[in-house]
Amino acid sequence: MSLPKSLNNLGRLVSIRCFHNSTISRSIATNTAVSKIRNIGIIAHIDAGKTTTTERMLFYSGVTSRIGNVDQGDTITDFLPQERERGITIQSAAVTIPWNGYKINLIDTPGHADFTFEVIRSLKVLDGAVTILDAVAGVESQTEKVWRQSQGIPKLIFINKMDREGASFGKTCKDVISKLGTRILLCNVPYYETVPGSREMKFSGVLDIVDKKLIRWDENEKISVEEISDAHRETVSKCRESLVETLGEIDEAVIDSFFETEDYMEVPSDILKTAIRKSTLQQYALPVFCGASFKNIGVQPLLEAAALYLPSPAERIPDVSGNTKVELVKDGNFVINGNDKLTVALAFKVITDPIRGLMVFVRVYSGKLTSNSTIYVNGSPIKIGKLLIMHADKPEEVSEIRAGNIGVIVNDNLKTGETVLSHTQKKKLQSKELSITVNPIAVPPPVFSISVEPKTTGDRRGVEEALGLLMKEDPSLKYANDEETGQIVLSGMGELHLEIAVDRLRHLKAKFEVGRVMVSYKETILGSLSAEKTITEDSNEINVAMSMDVNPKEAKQLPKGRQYFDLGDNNFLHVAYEPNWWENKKVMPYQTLINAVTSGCVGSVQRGPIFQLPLNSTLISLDSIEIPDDFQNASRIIQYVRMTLMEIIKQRDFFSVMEPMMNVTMAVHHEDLGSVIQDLTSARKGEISSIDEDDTSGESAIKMLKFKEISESQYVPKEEAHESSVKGKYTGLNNQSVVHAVVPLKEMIGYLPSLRKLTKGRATFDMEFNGMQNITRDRLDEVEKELQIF
Ligand SMILES: Nc1nc2c(ncn2[C@@H]2O[C@H](COP(=O)(O)OP(=O)(O)OP(=O)(O)O)[C@@H](O)[C@H]2O)c(=O)[nH]1
Repeated sequence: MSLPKSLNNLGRLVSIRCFHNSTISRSIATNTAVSKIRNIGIIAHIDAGKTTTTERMLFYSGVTSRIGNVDQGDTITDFLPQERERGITIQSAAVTIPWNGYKINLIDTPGHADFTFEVIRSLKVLDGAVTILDAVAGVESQTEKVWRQSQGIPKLIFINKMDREGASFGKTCKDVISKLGTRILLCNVPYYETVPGSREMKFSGVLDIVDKKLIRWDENEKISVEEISDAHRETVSKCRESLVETLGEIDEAVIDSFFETEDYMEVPSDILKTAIRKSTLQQYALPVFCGASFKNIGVQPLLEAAALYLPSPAERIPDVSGNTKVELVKDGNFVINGNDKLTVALAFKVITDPIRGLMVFVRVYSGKLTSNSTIYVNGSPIKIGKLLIMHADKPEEVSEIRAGNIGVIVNDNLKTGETVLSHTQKKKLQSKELSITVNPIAVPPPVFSISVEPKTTGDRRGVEEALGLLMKEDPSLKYANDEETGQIVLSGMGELHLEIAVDRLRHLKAKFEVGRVMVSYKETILGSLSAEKTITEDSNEINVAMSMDVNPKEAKQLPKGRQYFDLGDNNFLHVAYEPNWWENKKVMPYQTLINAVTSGCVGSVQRGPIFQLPLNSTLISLDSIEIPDDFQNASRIIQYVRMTLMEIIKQRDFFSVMEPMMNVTMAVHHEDLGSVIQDLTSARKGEISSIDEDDTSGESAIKMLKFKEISESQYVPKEEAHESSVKGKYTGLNNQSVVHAVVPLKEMIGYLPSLRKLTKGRATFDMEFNGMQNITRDRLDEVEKELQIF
């Protein structure tokens, strides 16, 4: 049988993986044209099967010679001991997969909400993504969140776990249309066959709609490609009809080709493929595939689709800030401000390697990074040595990393989120060039804290060094030193995030005791206070006047027409002087003054007056400062600013305690709705924002969707064969209501087991930071008790 070109690739694969050949990956790492590079991510809800799918991709592309298993803790991408113990992804792993002349740089991101920042920073460097769904659970809350975060990134959809009892391809497709609000393009649909000697149906392959073939996998994962039988012809034809109708909206070639024969089965697959690619890049409608990664079914067509349909680096414009002009020149190289000698890259991830030290993952947007050269970070030159390309956890040394590629710089001085600049001919960069930055990755505020106490005074240094290292890897972790108590407070995004951080600190051989995990309370000002201080020192008289006010919730709501300096934790500084005015005063340079005042303020906002917690949401003003003309001592200014602010902060009665509030989204079975709402509103002091209705048939759910008309026009095949076994099992669009509420984070600690108990494991929930809110006076005692235990 002669196979269509793409399916020949599938056949070819079986032999590629048999002779695991490192030269395949080696040559592909350095020589691939940009049009054949794919920087893509895998995103999904926790446990949808991202790691399992990645392991199969590595195996079928010949990178690995055996399949790693999440449940046995021997996967390639989850290589941290903490990941293998728990069977979850914590760090995004970046691996390079060669596929039929393409180089797929793939990032497997964590699904757990505590590691959202890992997802956000990976999204920054991705050109496309594969969204993996569990065919039993449908679109889950975390998927909706990541979908929102990845807006603008072209995606494919892979409906995984089709082998599970209760799996429903059709219902999951409807869930995609309704919850993710997108049109879909069914590229393959499930194929079932009867288990010999029983009436049971087994998922064993896919009907390839575009190439009109049946792809089957036998028990030994051998692929066979067969003609479509008469029994499946109608399904394929109907799916093709829907494809042609949808694609015809954006590509006339599809319609023209259809009118030649007026037969949907006769539209050539090449024309469909070109239109599917166009549609994916424009995010008009997204291709859908299905499989069961654990059973090794459906992964090769998915890889093929990632190569065919997702964008190359040349098709995504880099997010560079300032007055920059970004132009695409040949070979996918973007030229910034007309300067074709400039290399611009983003450090998006840092990991500690016990042998190599800090490995900094970078995405290069323009020019090329060269080993043993000078790079510029934050305006300062840094000498770098080796450059690497990672094949899962195995590095390959390379002499350069060109535009469009992801690679690794081995260097201890870089942090996640920093822009890396260099001259392609190793020359010095000018100040204008040094001001170019790739827009930074916004770090969400940490909402949980834990106290970390070095075992002995001698252990303190080791603990701080280990913390410093963790912080370079993960900027969503923060730590603060309490000078008075000697305690170190480590803050992160969730209980699991901190648990893993503490575990990692221990692996770094730090010796310490930890306290209980608690939410990160803050203190804030309730009104407006001011203070003026005159200090006489060595016959110098210095007068500082400052005020503190409540800060509007967001920086953009701050009064306009003034310059503000961000002090962190939603605290801002306003200085009453303009640079021009200050220049006339013949005193210390304006920038020196600003740096000193900012440092003084940053130090002061670390301790509020009630429980010595960091301040949040304050607006500090330097109203006036009088210093003698020849006064140049900036460190004294820092001290005077702190003394003045101390006068304000000690007025305890004008301050209050704040706690983090969360936006909670829950999918709850109708039967459990009453008890869940009761628990949320009374025991957990939450406020319900809205309750959206879903329905078992999927029809009423779709009615309430903004994509109603789309879902009605999209054909989804009926799963007759599977219907009997799915009854009552599919949990996606199944008798569910979606509850949105705002709840104090404190009340959500350990919520999952209690929700499971309340709903017999039927409900799922997800939460996101909403903001800080003042707690009522009557709860101060409660918080005080909590802080004492902490
Ligand atoms: N039945 C079945 N189970 C699967 C399939 N794919 C994955 N699993 C199982 O689902 C569980 C979760 O799989 P993972 O690959 O760790 O999922 P993940 O999305 O990477 O999870 P996180 O990284 O923790 O977010 C494991 O027990 C897998 O064995 C599948 O196709 N069918």
